[in-house]
Amino acid sequence: MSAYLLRHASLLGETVADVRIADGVITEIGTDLDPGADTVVDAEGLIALPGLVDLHTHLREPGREDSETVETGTRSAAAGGFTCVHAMANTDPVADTAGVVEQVWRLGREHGWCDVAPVGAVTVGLDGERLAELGAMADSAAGVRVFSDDGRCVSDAVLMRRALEYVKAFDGVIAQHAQEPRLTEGAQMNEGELSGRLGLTGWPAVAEEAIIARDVLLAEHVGSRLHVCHLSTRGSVEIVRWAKSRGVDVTAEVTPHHLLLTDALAATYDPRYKVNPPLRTADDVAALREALAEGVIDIVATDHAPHPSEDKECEWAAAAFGMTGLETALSVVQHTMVDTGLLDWAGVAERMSATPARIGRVAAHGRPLAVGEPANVVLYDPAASRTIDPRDAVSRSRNIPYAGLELPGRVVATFLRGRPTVLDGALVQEVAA
Ligand SMILES: NC(=O)N[C@@H](CC(=O)O)C(=O)O
Ligand SMILES: [Zn+2]
Ligand SMILES: [Zn+2]
Repeated sequence: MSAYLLRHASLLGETVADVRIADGVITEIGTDLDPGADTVVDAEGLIALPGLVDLHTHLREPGREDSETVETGTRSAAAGGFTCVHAMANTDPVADTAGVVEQVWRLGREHGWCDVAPVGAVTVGLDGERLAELGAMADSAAGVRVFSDDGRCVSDAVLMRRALEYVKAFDGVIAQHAQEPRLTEGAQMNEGELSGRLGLTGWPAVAEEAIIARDVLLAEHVGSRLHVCHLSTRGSVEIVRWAKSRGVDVTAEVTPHHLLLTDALAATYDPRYKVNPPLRTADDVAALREALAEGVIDIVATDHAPHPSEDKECEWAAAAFGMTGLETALSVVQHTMVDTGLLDWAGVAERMSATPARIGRVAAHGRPLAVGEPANVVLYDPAASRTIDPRDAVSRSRNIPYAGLELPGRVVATFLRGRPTVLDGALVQEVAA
């Protein structure tokens, strides 16, 4: 394996140094290092961050390879600076057995442009009726630690309680898609004045908040670890803040799109803006940004949800929920959090690498940029900018909500255990091992 010298990189946007990468690890950090035979990467003006970790990616394999595969989804992830993604369980078949999670894990090992940590379903077939074989998935080669019925809510309180209790034995976490099903029947967008005007059935904030309130109380009652997926309202922030103040072991994520976009976009009736949970109000967006800066919301997770054009290029009510996000996550976070002064790059590294790695228990990721650590590193140019064109997508799907928007930043290089997956801003073709 070749060795690399990243010259004049700005580590977490703080100190400028040279970083030597060899044999999969960071071997040296210093000034004016001798390149010797190493490949020199000019990192002048670039920020070096630990490889990003996504706790919430839909890779769609097995079953929906027309929208994404482990190979195309992880390629998209590498292009976005990620070195590890958690693959959600709502595949076909559902990842609810040791066999399916091992299949996804193996696909990641064989075709992954980044590490793939499979998420296991909480209930059989995501049907919300019987607990899946959580222990068998944890004990499998995939070593599952995150369990989620994402796409659906574990709405039965008894099942949720049992799941929370059960995963304690192997240090697991339940990642809840908080959506009270009865309150959201037929829901199409955020419930508010605009949904009434557009004639689309509303998805009220309370449908999310009621489940989060219930779940933090359950997690407290049984002393378990809870993670809240794609938090989207000011009220949800207040509930998580309250739970944390009581010492409940709860973490929460926000997506890039909920940090940037609002429900006003539904007025276009363009299904690119249809997502679950729905885009909310400008006031919610402000609350989410503040909560992420404060640490009430722990992490950014993409909820990358690729869909083929036939499921998106149709009328709003018939379209699938979801948008892609891996390739633009860091740019949207720069735009909404860094350029606004809410967060520095060290804060970004914590929220997009160290903390998601800790929640998902992926030990080789989210490590500090330090000698002896695995060389999972991204080099990012914050001064670059680009106009988003869905035709440039690395993902197999093009349901990106930022078409035509100018976003800052560019991933210049991504290293996965010392091997570049991206160099000079382009994917390294022969990388997938
Ligand atoms: N976010 C979405 O709108 N869609 C996700 C499911 C989910 O994350 O709930 C999907 O699988 O397409
Ligand atoms: Zn979800
Ligand atoms: Zn999701």
